[in-house]
Amino acid sequence: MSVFTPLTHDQLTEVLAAHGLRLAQATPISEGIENSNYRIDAVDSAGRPLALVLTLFEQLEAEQLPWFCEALSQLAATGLPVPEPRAGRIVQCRGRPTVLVPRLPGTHLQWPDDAALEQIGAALARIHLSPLPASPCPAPPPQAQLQLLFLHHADALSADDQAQAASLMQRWQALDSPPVLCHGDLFRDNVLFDHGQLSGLLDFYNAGPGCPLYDLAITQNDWCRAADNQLAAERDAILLAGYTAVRPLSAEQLALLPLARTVAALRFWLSRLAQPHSAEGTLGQGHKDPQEFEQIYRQRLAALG
Ligand SMILES: Nc1ncnc2c1ncn2[C@@H]1O[C@H](COP(=O)(O)OP(=O)(O)O)[C@@H](O)[C@H]1O
Ligand SMILES: N[C@@H](CCOP(=O)(O)O)C(=O)O
Repeated sequence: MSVFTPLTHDQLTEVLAAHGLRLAQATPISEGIENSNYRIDAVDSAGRPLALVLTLFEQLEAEQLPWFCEALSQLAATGLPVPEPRAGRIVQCRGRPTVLVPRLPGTHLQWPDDAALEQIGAALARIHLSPLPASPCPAPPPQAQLQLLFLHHADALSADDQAQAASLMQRWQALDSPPVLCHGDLFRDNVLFDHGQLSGLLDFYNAGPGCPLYDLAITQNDWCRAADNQLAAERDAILLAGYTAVRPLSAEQLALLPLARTVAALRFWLSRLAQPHSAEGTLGQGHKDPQEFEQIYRQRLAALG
């Protein structure tokens, strides 16, 4: 499970008390590789049970979080099933900021069916149509993350791969598009489905203003794979149909998706190469395989022709 900063029962009790809640039970969550998460059962002052998730942020600082809380509130106001932090309260614990969010129902889909693909396409389009918080994004937004990863970690690639990737990055960065709210990491393990209905869009902490095609490409690379990780054309067509029914794309925009998918794959190859080795005491997943995204990058690159 991924808990990088373990919290004791007393520490969890204190965080819950700061929210006016009593801790009933806490279980470390096994998924995720960025923050520490606990599944929490709590009781409010009226004795009502609450199902929550506690996130302790390993990288983001407390002063960066209000932007993400505002984005989540605005998304929730549009009716999307996002975990809006409780009353925007940020509580420090072990020197790190934490938030409490409602625990949304459902499970992650390993092999989404057509209806799920259509729903995720439509949900992503609705995110892209949601308002951006008025204040500037306090953390690198999705495409700046790609640039920073390339700047600091491209030397982990072979000289040929570096040159190829640099030329793709140049082609991609030359393109311009008005920024929209992007999720930045809409993988299957950040989405919940309950009885066939989309029930949770999670982990907006890589979100920011950016190019919707790049965000769509991140989503396609994970959701529209065949068993060998090649892009599955039928799955892709269904996800795109869901997306464009809500937010139409021009023929010119659609033609840019193969390039977008290649740079999006490069981003996750680099971020997985850049992952710190799990520290002693880390519970759970903690790490994801860079070779998986190396393969996806090479496949998407080959498909570019
Ligand atoms: N609000 C929530 N409701 C239900 N499950 C959640 C919620 N938040 C997180 N989870 C579970 O915890 C896992 C890890 O959360 P995530 O935000 O992806 O961690 P990380 O910040 O490390 O990326 C998710 O894959 C999901 O299974
Ligand atoms: N989705 C990314 C990295 C972040 O993963 P998460 O499970 O912590 O959301 C990847 O697969 O590399």
